[in-house]
Amino acid sequence: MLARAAQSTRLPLAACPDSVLARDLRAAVDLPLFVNSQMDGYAVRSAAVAEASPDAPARLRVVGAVHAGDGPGPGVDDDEACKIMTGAPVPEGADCVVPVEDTSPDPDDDSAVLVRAPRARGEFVRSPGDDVRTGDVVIPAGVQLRARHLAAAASLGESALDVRPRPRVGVVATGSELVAPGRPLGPGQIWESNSLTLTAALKACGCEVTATLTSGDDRDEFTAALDSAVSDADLVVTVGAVSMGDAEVVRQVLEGRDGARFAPIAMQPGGPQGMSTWRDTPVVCLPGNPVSALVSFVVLLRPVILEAVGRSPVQPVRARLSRDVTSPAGKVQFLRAALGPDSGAGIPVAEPVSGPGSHLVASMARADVLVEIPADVTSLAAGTEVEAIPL
Ligand SMILES: Nc1nc2c(c(=O)[nH]1)N[C@H]1C(S)=C(S)[C@@H](COP(=O)(O)OP(=O)(O)OC[C@H]3O[C@@H](n4cnc5c(N)ncnc54)[C@H](O)[C@@H]3O)O[C@H]1N2
Ligand code: MOO
Repeated sequence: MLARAAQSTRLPLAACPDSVLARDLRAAVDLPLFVNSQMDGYAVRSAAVAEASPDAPARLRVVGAVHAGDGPGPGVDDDEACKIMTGAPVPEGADCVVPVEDTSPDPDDDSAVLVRAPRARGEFVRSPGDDVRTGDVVIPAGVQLRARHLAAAASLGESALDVRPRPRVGVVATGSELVAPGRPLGPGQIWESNSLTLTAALKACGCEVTATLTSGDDRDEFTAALDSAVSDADLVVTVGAVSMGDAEVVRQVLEGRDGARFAPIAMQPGGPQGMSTWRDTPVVCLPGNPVSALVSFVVLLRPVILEAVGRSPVQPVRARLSRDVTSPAGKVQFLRAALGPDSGAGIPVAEPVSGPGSHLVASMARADVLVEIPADVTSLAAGTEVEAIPL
C-alpha cells in the first residue's frame, strides 16, 4: 500500500479535494493574465486627472465602454476616458481607473464624464505577475489540496493535477447478531456500526473505500465477503471475530495463513488484534467492540495510512485531566475525553466521557481525544498533564 501510494495519478480538478499533490505545480502563465480593471469606472490617463477635485472636475470625452470578456477597447488619449467594468482589459493609453463613484455624467454633454478625484498611475489596474509569474511554484508537492489550491490551479488553466493515489480499502464487519441500522431487531440482535465507522474514518484520512460489507459468523459467507473485498482493494480491514470465542470466523479463516499473526497486545481498548493476507492482499483484523474498533484504527492504522497518502501525522495535544482516573496495570489505556476550555495553565482540560468499557459507543460521540495513559501508570490525579490524540 505504501509503495503504490508513493506513485502519482492524474485526477480532474473536481476529484482532487483532499488528495495530496504529487509534484510541484508551477504557473504556466502569469496571473493576472492581462492588464485589467479592479473597479467599475473609467480608464483614463493619470496625468489627465491629476488636478481633478469635486469643485474642479476634469471633463473627459468618453470614447467607448469595455466589459469583462471584451477584447481591448479603443485607445485612450489625454482628454479621453473609456468606461470600464471590473475584469475588463484596460485600453491602450490608459494607466489608471477612476471608480464610478468618483465621477458624474457631464450635464452639458452626453458624451463626456466629469472626474472628481485624481488617481495615480497604476491605481485600480491589475497587472500580469501581480499574483504569480510563469514558472513560479504555486503549490508545492506534498500539500493536501483544499478549496484555495483548486482556486489557484483552475485560475492557471490546469484541468487536472498529479496527486498521490488514494489507497483502495475494503471493509468487512462480521457478526451474526448484526442488523443494518433502521431495520427491525430480533432477539439478541444489535444495530451494526463498525463498518460505517471504519468507512468514514478511512475516507477521512484519504482512502477510497471500495467495499463496505457485513458477514455473519459463517465461514463461507465470510470468505465470499473477503473475495469480494479484495477484488478491488490494496488493503482489507475486517472488524470483529478475532478474540477467544468459538465463533471467531475472522480468526478461524485467516490465522493459519502464511505470515498471519493474531495476538492480544497490551492496550485497552483494542487488545485482540490480527493481520493476515487474502489472495495476496494484506488484511488487518480489528477487534469488534465498537470503541475498540475505532481506537485501534486511530492508534494503529491511521498513522500508517496518513504516511501512505502523504499527509502529516495527527499531532498529539497536551491537556490536564479534569478528575482522577485509574488504568489497568501493564496496558496502555486510551481514555476517551472531551476537551474543555483552557484551565488557566495554557492547555485545555480533558474531561473523560465514560469509563474504560469498550462497549460504551454512544458516550464516545462526546469525545474529542484519546488520553494516553502509559502501561506502567495505574492512576492519575486530577490536574495531571497528559498527552491526548485527537480523534
Ligand atoms: N475470553 C475472552 N473474551 C474476550 C477477550 C479476551 O481476551 N478473552 N477480549 C475481549 C476484548 S478486549 C474484545 S475488544 C472483544 C473483541 O472480540 P472480537 O473481535 O471477537 O469481537 P466480537 O466478539 O465479534 O464482538 C465484540 C462485541 O462487539 C459487538 N460488535 C461486533 N461487531 C460489531 C459491529 N460491526 N457493530 C456493532 N457492534 C459490533 C459485538 O456484538 C460484541 O458485543 O472480545 C472480548 N472478549
Ligand atoms: O479491545 Mo477490548 O476493548 O480491549 O475491551
